Amino acid sequence: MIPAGFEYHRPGDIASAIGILQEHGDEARVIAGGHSLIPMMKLRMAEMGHLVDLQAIDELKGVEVGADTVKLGSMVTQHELITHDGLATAIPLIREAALQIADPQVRYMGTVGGNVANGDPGNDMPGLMQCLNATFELSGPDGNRSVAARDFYEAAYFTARGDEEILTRISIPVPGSGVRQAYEKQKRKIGDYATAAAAVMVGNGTASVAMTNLADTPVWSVSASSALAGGDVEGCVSEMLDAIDPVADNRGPVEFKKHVAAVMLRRAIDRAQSRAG
Ligand SMILES: Cc1cc2nc3c(=O)[nH]c(=O)nc-3n(C[C@H](O)[C@H](O)[C@H](O)COP(=O)(O)OP(=O)(O)OC[C@H]3O[C@@H](n4cnc5c(N)ncnc54)[C@H](O)[C@@H]3O)c2cc1C
Repeated sequence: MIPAGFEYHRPGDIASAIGILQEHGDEARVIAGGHSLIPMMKLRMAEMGHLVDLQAIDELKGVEVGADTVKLGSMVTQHELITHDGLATAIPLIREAALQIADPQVRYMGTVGGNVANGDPGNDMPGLMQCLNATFELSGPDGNRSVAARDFYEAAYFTARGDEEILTRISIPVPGSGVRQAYEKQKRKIGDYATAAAAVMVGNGTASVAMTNLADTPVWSVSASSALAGGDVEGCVSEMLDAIDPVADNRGPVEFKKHVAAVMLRRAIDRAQSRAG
């Protein structure tokens, strides 16, 4: 459980961090909160010669709550997502989902950027960001670009981010005032990753539904979302069950996971709809 040796870099701005990634290529990786990467390094499932720590880069920090858009710096911690009052008012779903991640110790260090950039299908934030129709802002040697969260995930641990790009910011449209939200997660024990989790927004004739840890990427389903927008809850559940593709593992066999997925989705829809709009 001791990682292989590496050289540690602590740049003070985004341009310098990208420069180090360019210089060392495959040998370099950025580190944010370290709560996914360090365990992988200790297990020798990830090994790199250069770690580029993003902690000293102020440009990557801060929560901005505007009338129409929320912007989260990639280095915002899960703890900050929970304790930021303006954010909790603008998009309560983010706080609700962040409270379901791991435990307070992990949440003090784990960042929103690390959670979405990692491409781990078990992470809660990717599905959440797809439900919210977030956009990921990336900076790399060729400049800046934006990728929709719904287009970002390609396979487990594979995303649209290039090796020399850094996720800098996440932009999220503020849902309309009549849009109600809920996050439901089933896990084996406190602090665990999801067996199945559902993020739901519904109201004003619109809906958006995404699920976590039921395929090798998060699953946002346009047909499940359309069914719910039209008031057809069972149609939404049925469309989502067609969209997910769980595999049997130590969280249970496929049929059990599909059952839990349907229960989580119905619960999230019920809870969202029962909230004042
Ligand atoms: C015991 C335990 C339980 C956990 N349970 C959950 C859970 O229930 N739900 C959940 O969602 N997560 C869970 N996690 C994971 C935790 O939330 C991680 O902190 C998070 O997923 C990764 O964030 P990080 O800042 O620690 O990223 P790091 O570990 O530093 O990095 C993760 C990966 O993302 C890359 N990366 C990080 N930041 C950037 C960036 N800005 N640009 C480009 N690439 C970047 C890194 O190179 C690395 O490959 C758990 C972790 C532990 C240790």
